[in-house]
Amino acid sequence: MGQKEEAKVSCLNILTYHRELLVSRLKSIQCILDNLLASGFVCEEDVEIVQRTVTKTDQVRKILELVQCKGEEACEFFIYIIYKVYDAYIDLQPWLKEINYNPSNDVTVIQVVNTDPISRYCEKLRHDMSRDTCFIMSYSQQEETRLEELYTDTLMELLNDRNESLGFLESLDQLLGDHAVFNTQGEIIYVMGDAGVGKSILLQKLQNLWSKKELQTDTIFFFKFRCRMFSIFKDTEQISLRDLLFKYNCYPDQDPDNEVFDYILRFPEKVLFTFDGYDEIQEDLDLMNVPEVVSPEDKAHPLQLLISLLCGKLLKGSQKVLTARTGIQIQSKVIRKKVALKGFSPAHLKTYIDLHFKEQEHRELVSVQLDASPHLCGLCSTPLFPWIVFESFRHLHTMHDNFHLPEICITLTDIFLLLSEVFLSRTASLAPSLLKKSTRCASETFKAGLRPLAAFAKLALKGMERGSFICSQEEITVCGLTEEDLPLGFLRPVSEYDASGSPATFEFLHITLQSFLAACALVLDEQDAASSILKFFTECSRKREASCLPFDFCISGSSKPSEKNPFANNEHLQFTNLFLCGLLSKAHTGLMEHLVSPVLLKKKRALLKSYLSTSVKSHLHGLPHYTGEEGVKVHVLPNFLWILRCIFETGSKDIAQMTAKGITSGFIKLGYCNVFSGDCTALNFVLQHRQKLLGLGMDNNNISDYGVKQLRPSFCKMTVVRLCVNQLSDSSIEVLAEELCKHKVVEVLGLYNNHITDVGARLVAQIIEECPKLRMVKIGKNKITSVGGRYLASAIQKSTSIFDVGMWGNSIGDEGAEAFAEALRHHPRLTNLSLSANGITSKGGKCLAEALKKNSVLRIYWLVPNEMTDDAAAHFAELVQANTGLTHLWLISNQFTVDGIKHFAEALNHNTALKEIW
Ligand SMILES: Nc1ncnc2c1ncn2[C@@H]1O[C@H](COP(=O)(O)OP(=O)(O)OP(=O)(O)O)[C@@H](O)[C@H]1O
Repeated sequence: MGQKEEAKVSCLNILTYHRELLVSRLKSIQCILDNLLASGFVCEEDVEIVQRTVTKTDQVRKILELVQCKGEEACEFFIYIIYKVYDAYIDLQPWLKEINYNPSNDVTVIQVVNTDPISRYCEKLRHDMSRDTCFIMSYSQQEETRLEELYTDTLMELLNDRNESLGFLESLDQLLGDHAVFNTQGEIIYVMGDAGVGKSILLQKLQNLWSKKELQTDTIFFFKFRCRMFSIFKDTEQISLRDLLFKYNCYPDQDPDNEVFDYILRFPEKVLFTFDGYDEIQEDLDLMNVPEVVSPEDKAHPLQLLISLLCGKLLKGSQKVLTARTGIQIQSKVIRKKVALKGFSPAHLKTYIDLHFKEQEHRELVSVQLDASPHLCGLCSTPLFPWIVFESFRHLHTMHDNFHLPEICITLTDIFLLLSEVFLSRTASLAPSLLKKSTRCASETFKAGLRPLAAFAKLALKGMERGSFICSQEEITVCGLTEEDLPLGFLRPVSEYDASGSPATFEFLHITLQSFLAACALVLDEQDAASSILKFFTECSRKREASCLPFDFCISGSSKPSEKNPFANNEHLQFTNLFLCGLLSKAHTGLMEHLVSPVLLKKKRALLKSYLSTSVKSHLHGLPHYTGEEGVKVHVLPNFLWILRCIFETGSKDIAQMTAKGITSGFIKLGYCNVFSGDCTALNFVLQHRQKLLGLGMDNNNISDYGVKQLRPSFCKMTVVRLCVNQLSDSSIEVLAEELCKHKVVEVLGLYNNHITDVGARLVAQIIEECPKLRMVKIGKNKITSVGGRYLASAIQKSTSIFDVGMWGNSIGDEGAEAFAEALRHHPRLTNLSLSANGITSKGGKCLAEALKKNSVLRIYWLVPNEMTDDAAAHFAELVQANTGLTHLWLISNQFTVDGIKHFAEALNHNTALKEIW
C-alpha cells in the first residue's frame, strides 16, 4: 500500500517537475484529449476548454492543469498515452527513459487508441516495412529464410571525399550518425560496392531494424525505393511528390486533412529515404533536360522527383541513403558520407556458414571443401556467391550421393551453371523422387530443361538489349515461357511497382543471373550471325566519360550533358561478356555440345578467341606508361581487369600467354582498381606465363588473405610487391615470407595499412634479412608493438640493401625506438625512416637523436606525432647542430613548448644541409 501511495505521488510530481519540457515537446494534443475523454478522465466540456485555447503550448498547459487536478490516476494515464503512442510522441521517448517510466498494472488495463494520423501512419509504415523485410530473398520460392537468421555483417569501410579510408563501421546505427561525415552540407549517405556485395541486403536490414524500432534514429517516416522502378514510367508520366511517397510505399488512412503530408513537408528531417541501385536507372537523357522540380505541389516525371529529392531541392534536410555499384561517380558536394562495402572477411564467412547450415554434417563438409580452395573462399567474399554455392550444395547434396563442390578451380560461370542446374532440376521431367540419391548428371538436367532455359535466356537478353531489369507478363509469354516455368526460380514477381493494379511485372532473381542468362542466349542462338555474340564487347569498349552528369545537371542546372544515357552503367554487360567466355571455354564444351550444334559452338569459340586476342593487344598497346622511382610503370585501367577476368573464364592458356608477353613494362599498377580476392586467380593465371621479372602495384584494393594465397605462384618473379590497404593479416605475410625468401628478387615491399601484428612483423623481418635486394619496406598503420619493432630494427641492422623504412602509425613505443636507434648506429645505408605516430616519448626520442648524430647518411626523418617533450627537443637541436647531412626532419605534433623550440633556432644557424624542418 505504502509503495502504491509513493507511485501515485511520483506521477503528479513528475508532471509538475517536467512541466516546461512537456509544454515545449508535446505536439499531438488531439490524441491525448481523445484518450482522456474516452477513458472518462475528462469530460466534453474540459475538451472544449482546451480546444478554445489559442496556442498549442497553452493547450498543453491546460491539459496538464486538468489531469493534475483530476488526480494521480489521470496523471499516470497521461504519461501512459505518451508511452503507448510511440510515434506521435517520439520526441518525448528519451524523456520517458530519463524518468525510468514503467507503466503500472493498473494503468495498462485502460485502453489507449491511437487517433493521431501521423503516428497511425508511422505505425502502418513500420508494419508494412516489417512484413516486407523480415525474409531474405529466397532461392526457391517455397522456402523463406528470416533475415535475422541469415544476415551476417560485412566489411563496411568509411571513406572521405578522396576515397581515403576513415576506418570501418561497427554497426548499422553508425551509418546514419555523424561519424565520418566529410561534408555537412551534403545530404546523401552514399553506399557503394560491387555486384552482389550486399547493398540491397544492407538496406533491407536497415529497414527491418527501423520497423522494429531498433535503429537509433529519430526519423518517423521511412520511404524505400528501388531505382530501377524509375525506368518503368512512360516519358510522359507525371506524378506528384505525395503520390510518389504514398503510392509506392503506403497510403495514410483516415487523414482527410492531409496532415501526414503536411507534417512531412514541415519536418523533412523526420524522413529517411533509401534508394537502392542508382546504377540501375536506365533512362534517356531528354527527360532530364527539363527544369528541375522544386515545388512539392508540382507534378513531374518520377525521375525528376528523384533527382530533386537527392539534390535536396525537395524535402531539404531529409536523410537519404543511396546505393550504387562501385565506379558510379557522384559529385562530392551532394554526398554527406561515403561507405564502401567490401563483403565478407574470413571471420564473417565462417559466421555465414554456421548460420546457413543448420546440419553439422553439411557445415563441416563445406568448411573442409572451402579450406582446400582459397580461390573459392576468395569468390565467397562476395555474399551473392556463397549464397548460390551453399544453396546449390544443400540442394544437390540432398538429391545425389556424394555431391561435392567442384574441386577444380571453380569459376563464376561454374557457380551460375550450378544455380541453373538446381532450378532446372525442378522441371516436371526431372521429378526429385526419380533423382533422389541417383548419380548426378548435369548435362542430362540441362538437356531436359533446354526449352525453359532457352526461353529464360531469351527474356534476359532482350532485357539487356533494351537496358531493362524488369519484364512484363507479355514479354514473358512472347519468349515462350509458360505458367509452369515461372516457379522454377529464375524470376520473381515485383509487386511493389504494381500500384495501378496492372498485370504483374517480374525481375530476375539477381541482375548477375540475368547477365548469365543473356550470355546463355548468345551461345544458344542459332538464328543470328555468330558474330553477334560480340555485341556487348563492342558496347563496353566504347569509351565513356565518368557518369556524374545527373548531379551536374541537377546542381548547376546548366550544361547540356553530351552522353545519351548518363546513368547507364555497363557492368551487367561486362558480366555477360565474362559468362560468354566461360560458356564457350573448353571446360564447358562437353555440356554445351548437348545444347547447341558442335559446329556452331566451334565457330563461336573461334570468333571469341580471335576477338579477345586482338582486344588484349590493342588494350596493352594503349595503356599509359610513365617513369617513376621503380622504373617504367604501366597504369592498368579498370577495363583491363575485366579482360583479365574474361581470359580466366576462357581458361585459354594461349591468350593468357599472349597477354603475359604483351606486358612490356616492368611494373604494372593496379591501384584503386577494385580488385577483389577472386580476381587474384585471374591475375595469377596470366602472370604465371610471364618469364621476365615484374613489379606489381595493387595498393588500395580488397584482395585479402585469399587473394595473396592465389598469387602465391607469381611471387617468384615479383620485384615490387605493393599490397597496401588490402585487408591482409599475418597469414598473408606467411605466404609472402615463404615465397619472397625462396626467390630473393624482391626490391620493394608495401604493406601499409593492413592488419599485421608482431607475428607478421617477425616474418617481414625475415624477408628483410634474407632478401638482399630489398630496398624499401612500408609497413605503417598496422598493429605492431615494441616486440615486432625490435624484430624489424634488428633485421634492418643486418640488411645490406635496405634504405627506406616506413613504420608510421604502429605502437612500437620507446623500446622499439631504442631498437631503431641501435639500427641507425650500425646500419649506414638507411636514408629515409618514418617512426611517426608510434607513442615515442622523450626517452625514445633522445636515443634516436643521439644515434643520428653519428649517422651521416639518413636524409629524411619523420617523428610526427609522438609524445616527446622539451628535453628530447634539446637532443634533436644538437642533432641539427651536428649537421649530419639530414635534409628533412619532421617533429610536429609532439609536446614541445616554446622553450623546446628555441633550441632549434640556434642550432639551425650551424646547419647547411637541412631543407625542411617541421
Ligand atoms: N550481409 C549479408 N548477409 C547474408 N547474406 C547476404 C548479405 N549480403 C548479401 N547477401 C546475399 O547475397 C545476395 C545478393 O546481395 P544483394 O542483392 O544485397 O547485392 P547487391 O550489392 O545489391 O548487388 P547488385 O549491385 O548486383 O544489385 C542476397 O540475396 C543474399 O542472399
